Amino acid sequence: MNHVRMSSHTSSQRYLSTRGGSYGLSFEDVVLKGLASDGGLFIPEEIPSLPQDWQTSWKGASFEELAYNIFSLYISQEEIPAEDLKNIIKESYSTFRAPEITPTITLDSKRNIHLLELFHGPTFAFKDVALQFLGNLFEFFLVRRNKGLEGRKREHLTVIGATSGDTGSAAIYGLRGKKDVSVFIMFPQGKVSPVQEAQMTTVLDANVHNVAVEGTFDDCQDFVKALFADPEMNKTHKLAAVNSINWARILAQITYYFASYFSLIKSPNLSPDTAIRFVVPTGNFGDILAGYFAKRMGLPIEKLVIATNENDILHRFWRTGHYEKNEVHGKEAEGGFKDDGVKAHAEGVKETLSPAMDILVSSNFERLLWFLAYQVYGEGSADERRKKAGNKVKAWLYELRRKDGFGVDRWVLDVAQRDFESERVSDEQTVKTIKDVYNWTSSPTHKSYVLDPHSAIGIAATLRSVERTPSGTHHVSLSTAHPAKFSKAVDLALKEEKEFNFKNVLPKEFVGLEGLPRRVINVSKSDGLEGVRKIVIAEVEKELTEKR
Ligand SMILES: Cc1ncc(COP(=O)(O)O)c(C=O)c1O
Ligand SMILES: N[C@@H](CCOP(=O)(O)O)C(=O)O
Repeated sequence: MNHVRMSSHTSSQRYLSTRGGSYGLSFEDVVLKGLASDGGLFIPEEIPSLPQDWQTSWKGASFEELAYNIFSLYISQEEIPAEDLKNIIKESYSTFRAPEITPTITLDSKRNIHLLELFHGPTFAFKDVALQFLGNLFEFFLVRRNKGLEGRKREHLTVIGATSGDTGSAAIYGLRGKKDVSVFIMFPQGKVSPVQEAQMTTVLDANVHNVAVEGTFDDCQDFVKALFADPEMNKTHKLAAVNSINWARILAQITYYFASYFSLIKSPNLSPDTAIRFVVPTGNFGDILAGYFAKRMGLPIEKLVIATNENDILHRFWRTGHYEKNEVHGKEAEGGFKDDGVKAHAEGVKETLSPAMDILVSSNFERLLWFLAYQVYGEGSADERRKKAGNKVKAWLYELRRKDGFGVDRWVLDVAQRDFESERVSDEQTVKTIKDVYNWTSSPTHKSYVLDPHSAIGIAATLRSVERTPSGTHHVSLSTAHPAKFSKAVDLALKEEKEFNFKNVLPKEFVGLEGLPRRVINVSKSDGLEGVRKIVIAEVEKELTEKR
């Protein structure tokens, strides 16, 4: 570590559930529980502010130092001593291929468009930033809890996750071979890319279990939530989450917004007052929620731009105030304003060229709803307001379950629109953007830039935002995955380009991957949740018996 000053906070941050059922929990509690017992998501009681001198004292910090500074605003030193936290962070980012961990590069200096590359971790997706950290965090807590214990007395974590492709492999790489942890990853059969499927199923460590579910990502996510809500399962197993329902996932992602900011303001034509927008390809709302926390902590982000694919529930919410799984035309929101003609797609999730974002209901949106409610329905003491916010979230989610949607009143939407804008990008526009960027970055001295389809959605949304913002505005678009993971969209966009050969974008780690032996358990529609439950119970028992 270099001379940069690090913050050292000892005050304890407490956590609560978005549905009001749990209060006063510690960081360790919420990381190991994943989901609150009332079905809600954990959030910190307060969003911490940055130290007054952060702009100077954090400037020049490495990624690891920034992570430490940020995490220690949320984790007290009594819970994780400073040296241990620094070691966990160091270990987590030692697996990355880029020295800056998440470099920010300039894609178009005239239009001030930058790309925050988040795919330099072991599985070539942004999830590694959080899941390398979470894997080491689980290990740290378990080693501490199991000290001196043997056999069945040792605490054993049963990690359950749902993936549309990237979380699965990042979680597996973060947890493979770890002691006292079994990991079960459910993915929608046939709906993840071939490389993503190979990345997951070729990991043969005894503690890794891939479960291919006949259904959609939302079905997998529902199974995860149902298992967490199952009292029997909770009696016999200590369940833990790797999806972004786990608070540590969001926390770890805050770092790169700061890293990108500091990387940008190094440039002489940027001042600390330059308007900076972050544009985020969005599905489960985890990545952009980390940006929201960064903004609320005090990072000067002018706006966060949500970029969805054709599964556009979030985009429709920001236009209409309705969070509806299906078509909302003609409806009015609670406050009496009409939708603006945004077209919803037909029922259910749509398969697109950006499969990792094929999500109908975004789990982390619940966390934002809590903060919106807290801001809007703000009377009484902080505790009374927290209770009110929890009740409001519960009521909205009840409507979502009962009627497949709910509307918020005008004030809530106004507050949401203060921090966020949204864009919806079609498959056609995604392909066109990959092609356009490939051509506009081509030069005799540089290789053309190849975007993956999710990152292309971010750039397509960025280009629209550039059109409506003053010319000095800088846009940082998050590049969430390596293009080699999504050959279908990349091929479609670039197969006609003379110089393009897909082999040239293939990292050596992917060569031959698809031919390796695999292990996967299939679950049919008729097996359903009960089938998954049986698999989890049987496989954990087998692991424990074989090991001891
Ligand atoms: C490549 C890629 N881009 C974007 C997203 C969307 O991120 P989030 O779900 O955090 O909104 C995902 C998956 O979640 C992803 O795997
Ligand atoms: N796109 C994700 C879906 C799961 O989202 P998460 O961020 O909540 O884990 C994936 O790749 O699996």
